[in-house]
Amino acid sequence: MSDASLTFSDLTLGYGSHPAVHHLNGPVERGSLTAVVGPNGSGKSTLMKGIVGIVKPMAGAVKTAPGQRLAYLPQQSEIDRSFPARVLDLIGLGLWPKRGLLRRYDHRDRENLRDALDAVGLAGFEHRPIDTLSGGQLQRALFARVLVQKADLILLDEPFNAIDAKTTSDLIALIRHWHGERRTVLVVVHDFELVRDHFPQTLVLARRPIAWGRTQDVMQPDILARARRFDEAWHDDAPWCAADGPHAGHDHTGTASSPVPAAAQRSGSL
Ligand SMILES: Nc1ncnc2c1ncn2[C@@H]1O[C@H](COP(=O)(O)OP(=O)(O)OP(=O)(O)O)[C@@H](O)[C@H]1O
Repeated sequence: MSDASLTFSDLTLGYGSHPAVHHLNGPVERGSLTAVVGPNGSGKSTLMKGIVGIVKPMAGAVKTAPGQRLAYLPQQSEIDRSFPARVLDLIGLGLWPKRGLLRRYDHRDRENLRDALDAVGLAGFEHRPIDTLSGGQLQRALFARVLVQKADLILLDEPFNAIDAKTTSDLIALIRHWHGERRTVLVVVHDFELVRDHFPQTLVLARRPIAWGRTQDVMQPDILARARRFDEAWHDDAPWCAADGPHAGHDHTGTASSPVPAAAQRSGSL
C-alpha cells in the first residue's frame, strides 16, 4: 500500500467559475521531493493554496495524511514587508502552533530560533527590522521560519525567485536536508537546471497535469513543449471543464511529439 502524504482525487481548483487546476489525480509519496513546473498562470500557486486550504476545491478533493504538520511559504510578492517586525518575530511565527500566541519564549524556543538563524546564515540579524532585509536575506529568514515549524509537509512557492546563486545553493541544501529527513517537500520552480539537478520527482502543470513522475522521465522536450503551448488567457465563454486531453496522474508521462527542438528545451524555464 502506498504511504501517501497527500492524495489528489480528480481535484479542480479555481476562482469564480474558472478552473485554474483541474483533474489532478494521484498520491504524493511521504518523504518525496517534487518540483512543480509550468508556464505563468498554469495553476502552480493555486495548487499550493489548494493544499493549504486557502482555495477550496470546486470539485474533487485533496487529502492530507492525518497528523501531519504543514508549512507553507508563499511567493515573496504576497508577503507584507512593511509590517513592523524584527527578524526574530518573523521566525518566531513558526512557533505559534506549538506555543500559542501569547506565551513567552522559553529556553527551548530560544535555542530553536538561534539554531534556525544559524542554519540559514542569519546569525546576528535577529533584531533587524524585516523591511531592511535584502530579498535573499528575507528568503533566508522565511526558510528559518519553516525550519522552526518542524513540519512533515513543506510547500514552497518560487523560493528561488530573484535570489542569487549562493543563496539559492544554501536554500537547496536546506531542502535536500529536509528530504533526507523524510519530510515531504513540494516546490514551485521555474529553473529547469535546478529541477534536473535536485528534484527526484516533477509535476508539469498547464492548468491540467501534463505529466507527473520521475524527473528524468518528465523533463522531456515533448512534454515541456506541450506545457509551453498552454494558453494563459481566461475565456469567459469556455466550458467549465474543457476536455483538453488525457488526465495525467502519477507517472503518466505524455508522449506527444514536439515542434520545439530538443536543444532549446534542455535548459531554461517555462
Ligand atoms: N485570487 C484570484 N482571483 C482570480 N483569479 C486568480 C486568482 N489567483 C490566481 N488567479 C488566476 O488563476 C490562474 C492560475 O494562477 P496561479 O497564480 O495559480 O498561476 P502560476 O502557475 O502560479 O503562475 P506564475 O508562474 O505566474 O506564478 C491565472 O490565470 C490567474 O490569473
